[in-house]
Amino acid sequence: MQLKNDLLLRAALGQPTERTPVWLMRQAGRILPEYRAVRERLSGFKELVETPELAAEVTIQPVDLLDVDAAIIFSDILVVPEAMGCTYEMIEKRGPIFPKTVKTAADVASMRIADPHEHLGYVLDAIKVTKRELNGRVPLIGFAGAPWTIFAYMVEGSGSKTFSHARKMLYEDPELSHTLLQKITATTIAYLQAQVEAGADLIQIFDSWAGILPPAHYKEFSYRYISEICKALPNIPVTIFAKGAFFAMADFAQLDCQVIGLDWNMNVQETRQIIGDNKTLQGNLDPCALYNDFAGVERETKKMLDAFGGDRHIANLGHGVYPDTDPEKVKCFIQTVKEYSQR
Ligand SMILES: Cc1c2[nH]c(c1CCC(=O)O)Cc1[nH]c(c(CCC(=O)O)c1C)Cc1[nH]c(c(CCC(=O)O)c1C)Cc1[nH]c(c(C)c1CCC(=O)O)C2
Repeated sequence: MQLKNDLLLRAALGQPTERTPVWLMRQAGRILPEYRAVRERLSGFKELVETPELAAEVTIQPVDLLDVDAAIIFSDILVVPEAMGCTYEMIEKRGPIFPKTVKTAADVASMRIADPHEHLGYVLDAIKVTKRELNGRVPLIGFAGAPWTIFAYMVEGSGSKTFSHARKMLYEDPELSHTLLQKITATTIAYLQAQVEAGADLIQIFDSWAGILPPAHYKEFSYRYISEICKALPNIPVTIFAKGAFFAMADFAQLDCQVIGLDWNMNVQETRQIIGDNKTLQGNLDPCALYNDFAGVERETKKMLDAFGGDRHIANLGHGVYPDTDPEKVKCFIQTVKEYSQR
């Protein structure tokens, strides 16, 4: 199926574009009243994630309502640990909890390398339904968590400011840590390849907890597995978004990937220098900039666009949009990118 709007893919591959493409991390979600209406009819978050027709509906909402240049499949990075045998619960207003965590060698041994068709078929079905319903309007982004971020949740058992249990395991038992990371990596590679077969047009890897590791640990326990994943996806554009990993950018320049995501702490010019001209950069407006009045949103968005300078840029926030953001401000951000970046 020929895409009617392929700006995202051309920008990812470094081909010329008429303007800068724009989408938002977490665009499908609580900022939209239409999302909350679907969600309220259901038993919870998981029912939405696990019902392909509903997941497709909320995936497409931001395309209809916000006019973004890409859809991202509505799911969660935590479906991967669940497929491996570590189930999660999503607690309203608190976040994810894992009733059973991974602590011992026996726990690690009990985790399976999941077959995506057997254990994550609902995501693959959601991708197929979404592709059919999008009918080529915009590309569909597939995603997964980076192995380190998934490891952090499996060992910690919930979100955390420090993930100190997970980080402790890297010091106490590096070998066992690698065994678990290898299983997560194998599952993730098969899962992402299956997403591509199901119709995903670009893949994004979220390393949300990159920034809490010391650089040497990051290289040993996160970067090498991200690098393996990139090598396993040779025929599709890949974006690596590693929050807080400014110290790893020289390594990221060497990855077999097309796009690097920047959070709002990162200096755009410095990062461009380190990454070089062979990759596209994505980001990086502070999500809090959308709490400005409309004139402020426009001003901050233009400043951000000026910093990237147009070429090889995909406009986005520096992390997911905050749930209490006014959707009209999100639209203002999107329209400003579209008008101001016209070439
Ligand atoms: C760390 C992480 C998670 N999930 C994800 C990450 C990586 C990105 C990041 O760093 O933010 C990824 C994710 N989660 C969700 C998406 C949907 C697609 C999109 O970007 O629009 C994506 C890409 C839906 C979701 N995932 C979650 C929601 C909110 C739950 C709800 O709607 O009831 C949504 C829309 C829940 C979730 N899921 C997770 C947490 C910590 C939470 C609770 C915090 C929160 O509520 O925002 C884990």
